[in-house]
Amino acid sequence: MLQAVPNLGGLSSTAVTLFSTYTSGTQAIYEQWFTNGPFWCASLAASLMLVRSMTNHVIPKVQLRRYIWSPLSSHHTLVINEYCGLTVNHVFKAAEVYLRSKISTPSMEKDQEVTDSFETIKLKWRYSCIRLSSSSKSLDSQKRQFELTFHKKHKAKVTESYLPCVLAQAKAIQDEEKVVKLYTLHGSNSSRTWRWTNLKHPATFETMAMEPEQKRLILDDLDRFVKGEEFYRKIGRAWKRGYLLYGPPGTGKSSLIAAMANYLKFDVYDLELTSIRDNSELREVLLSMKNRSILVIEDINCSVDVQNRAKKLGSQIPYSGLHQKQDEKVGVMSKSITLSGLLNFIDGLWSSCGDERMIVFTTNHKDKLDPALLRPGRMDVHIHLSYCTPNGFKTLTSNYLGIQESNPHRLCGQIEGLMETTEVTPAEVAGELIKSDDADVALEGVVNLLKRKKAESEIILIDQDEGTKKETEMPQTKRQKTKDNNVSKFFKNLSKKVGISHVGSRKRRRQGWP
Ligand SMILES: Nc1ncnc2c1ncn2[C@@H]1O[C@H](COP(=O)(O)OP(=O)(O)OP(=O)(O)O)[C@@H](O)[C@H]1O
Repeated sequence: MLQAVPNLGGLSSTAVTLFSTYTSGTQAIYEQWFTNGPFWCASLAASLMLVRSMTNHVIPKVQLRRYIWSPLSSHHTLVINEYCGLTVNHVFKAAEVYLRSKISTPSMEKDQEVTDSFETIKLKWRYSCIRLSSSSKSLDSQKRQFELTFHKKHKAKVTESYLPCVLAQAKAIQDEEKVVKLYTLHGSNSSRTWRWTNLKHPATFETMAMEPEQKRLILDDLDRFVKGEEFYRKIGRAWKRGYLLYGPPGTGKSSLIAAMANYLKFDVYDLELTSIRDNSELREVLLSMKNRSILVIEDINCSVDVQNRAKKLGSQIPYSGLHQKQDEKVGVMSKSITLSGLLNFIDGLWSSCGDERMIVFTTNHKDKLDPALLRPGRMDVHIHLSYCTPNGFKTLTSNYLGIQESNPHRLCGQIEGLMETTEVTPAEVAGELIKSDDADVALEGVVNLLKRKKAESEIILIDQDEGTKKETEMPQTKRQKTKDNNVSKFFKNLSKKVGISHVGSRKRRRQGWP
């Protein structure tokens, strides 16, 4: 039995006929529904014409007679056609999905009936498929429709409550069944198109190694956003939300985007800004995106010159708004996408095209971004993804080894203790955990990793004696940032002393450094 759902929007659609209704008995009525709920629009003359047209084309005469001319019938029937003119009728589509969940076959057979109930109301659905031209066998020559019959005293309830519930239920079913897609840009210059593949990233909020409170805040924000159509309309803002994910490499920025997409069932558009010619191409590409989607621009400070202008001016580098810079990551010349072009797309006039859109930027260096990009209203939510915490570790051991918090492994306490004082990314921990199914072996690997990292940081303590005394009094996040700098300063200093160039930690280890 279908239950009433509170706060459902009306049967909004573009201005097209969604369904027609007629009552049994001599007083046949033909009604049409338009945008923003029921809107009775057919004049008597138009009604008669439409009834005649129905008589001729839509409903077989026998059935029509039965519905319309039987004077004793107390029932009312809605006819929901597949098309309203040339447009697909979304009530028909919703009914199709909804009824599929009520039958055992993949779709309804011709003339099949399904009974349903809503509160105390009994309803009967019937699917009919009428061939318009006997000579043609193509699908286009068929007129498909649903007929929904119920007692006429329930007409208001059915149209105002039951059908919105059918729509909501169909949307929930479609969301459940939806496979999230990953779009990337293909083609060159004038023929840029988005091509998609299924996004099979398994990340979910359950598998993310994050503080539970941080997860809860993000989920609450996403829930508020998807339910916020009315709210955004009321406050006169485009229904979109900007997220900035920042933190060191391997802390889960990309995984969080996948988890968000899987949670919302939003498609992901992965935009490589360096492949876009200029601001106008950027606009075109963005306008061709669909609603209910997440636009992702990863490593924003590698893709476009969005570095802090104040800092640049301070360093005597002129900021012209038009930049050609060597892209360090992909080794190509970044074209003339400007900061103002990017800001325009985030909150300029045309950014309000489309609904339910999210924009996610990621960066490893938030401090290098121009403050204009960080201003509230542009990036609404800033999420710091940081090193692995004991809570994050618990999630990872549960994911990889099935170890539950209630029954921890003997090494868990030691690892969590080391994590309090040692910086290790969730990716590094995951890298150890995936090496073996044997919890003893995998967790020994994590212990060794942490000890190695701790040893590295102790070398820094000796080298940066003055600085580290101050660091110990800093909160964790500040300490992490400062330490990143200290690591590189230390290795730069050391390199000078021993005559080697500055290298990354993996390379350092290969060269025999701790
Ligand atoms: N917070 C996390 N929770 C669960 N797994 C994580 C997390 N962070 C990293 N991982 C693991 O490490 C791998 C790499 O992480 P991911 O690519 O999401 O990091 P990133 O921050 O986007 O890195 P980069 O800045 O280099 O792009 C993931 O596939 C996942 O297995």
